[in-house]
This record gives sequence, structure tokens and C-alpha cells, in this order.
Amino acid sequence: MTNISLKLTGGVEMGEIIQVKDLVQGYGKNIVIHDINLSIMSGEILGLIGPSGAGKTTLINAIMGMLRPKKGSVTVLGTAMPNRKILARIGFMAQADALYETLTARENLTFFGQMQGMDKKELPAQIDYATKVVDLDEDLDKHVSDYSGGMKRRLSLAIALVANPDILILDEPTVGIDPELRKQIWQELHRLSHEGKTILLTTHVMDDAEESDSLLMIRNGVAIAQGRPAELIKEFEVNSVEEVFLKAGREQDAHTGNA
Ligand SMILES: Nc1ncnc2c1ncn2[C@@H]1O[C@H](COP(=O)(O)OP(=O)(O)OP(=O)(O)O)[C@@H](O)[C@H]1O
Repeated sequence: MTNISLKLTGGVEMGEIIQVKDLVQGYGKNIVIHDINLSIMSGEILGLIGPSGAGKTTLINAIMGMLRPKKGSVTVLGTAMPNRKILARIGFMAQADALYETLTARENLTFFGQMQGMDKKELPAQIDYATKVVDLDEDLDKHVSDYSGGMKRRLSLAIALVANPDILILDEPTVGIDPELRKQIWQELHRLSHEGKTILLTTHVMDDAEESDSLLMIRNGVAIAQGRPAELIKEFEVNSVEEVFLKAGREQDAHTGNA
């Protein structure tokens, strides 16, 4: 355990839930994340935003403990990652769907729910809840092989939700999801955050960024802006989160001589 104090209130931990300190991460000799610092408090929704190849998935994989930090540290619920017990408390939606195609959606949800230690008696109600959030309740008994790409994304999100985890880590949860359902999913994410759940998601979409409580913008593996959307808009003297990103990118280029 680190020196971070976590208080228990009604079973939900309070305080700093995810902490990333001076993280350097990469593959072999290729460094793709440079000195990232990040703190996510309980009940906070943090949006990780950046262009393709910026290093979002790499950062998420480091937080999940799937990659060991090359330098710096990742702490989740006061425990250094990687850690199996902590992993069980995270609902994870990966960018590539990891589903059993020959099983039905219900069977997939049952399997992943049980893997996360869910009580068998609680599973039907949780499956019902999670599939309603993503609008798949009518298609629950279809084989995943008959699902469209968007339906598979939605099922992956339902799997992240099914075990009622304290922490949600979602890699591009809104890709392939229509605007109406996107709105419904955001309503649910806000409700979960009000319950004290901590949510980290990645996105390319500026609308998602505006829904987040706080943002970390990364470009070429470097944090170029960090803070609450409204504060960033003020700080960069622009009118939207998108303009913050563009201005911060230009400042990065000027700084590194790429301008
Ligand atoms: N398994 C891997 N082995 C080697 N290099 C990798 C691996 N995964 C990612 N990379 C490289 O690391 C960099 C960051 O990739 P990453 O997937 O983290 O970006 P991203 O921001 O999530 O992109 P996208 O939005 O397209 O998913 C890229 O240059 C990518 O080529």
C-alpha cells in the first residue's frame, strides 16, 4: 500500500483512485508515453483524448497493469499495478472486442460476469441492466457471430458494466454507436459517476471530451493539456475543447521545432 488514504463509505472508496506518476512506457526500445502524470478521484470521469497513435491505448494498458512501467509508477486503489485483485475491480472495455463469437450475448455476459466473481443469483438482474443500457436486450439470445460491429462494441460495454465494478476503463466506448444511444450511454456514465464510480475513457470525439469532468490531451505520447473542459477553454482563450486541442498542439509544435 502507498501513503494514499482511502476511506470507505457505503462500500465505495473515496479519494484518489488512479494515480500515474512520471510514467514512461513503450515497446522494446520505442518509447511512446513520455512522463505522464495523472490523478483520478472517485466519482470522476476522465477523458483521455488524442489522435490515432498518440498513446491512449498504451497508457490504458499500463494502468490496467498489462504493461509494466518502464519508468514511473501506476497506482490503482492505493496498490501498485500490475495486481490481479485490483484488476478484478475494474470493468474493462478493450478497443478490440474480445468476445466468444460462437456463444450468445447472454452466454458471453454470464461467462465474463462469473469470471469477475459475480454471484450467480445476482447475474440475471445485472445482465438485464447492462444490456438495457446498451440497447441489446432484444438481441440477447443471438449468437455474437450474427452481430454487427456496432452491436459487438455495445456488448463489450455491457460486459464492462455487468459485474458492477468500482472502476470503469473504456477504450473508445462510443465508436460505432449512433448519437441517440451515445446520449443514453453518457446518461448512464454520469449516473454511475454520481454513485461514486470512477471512469476513465479514451476518445477521438470532441463531444465525449465535453461530457467528461476532466481531460488529459495527449499528442505523440506527451500531455499537451490537462484539466476541466471549462477551465481549459478559459486558459487557452478559445471557445471549445476542440480549439484547446488544436492550440495546445500548435504550442507543442512550436516548442519542439515542428512548426
Ligand atoms: N504492441 C505494440 N508493439 C509495438 N508498438 C506498438 C504496440 N501497440 C502500439 N504501438 C505503437 O505505440 C504508439 C501508440 O499506440 P496506441 O495504440 O497506444 O495509440 P492510440 O492513441 O491508442 O491510437 P488509436 O486511437 O489509433 O487507438 C503507436 O506508434 C503504435 O504503433
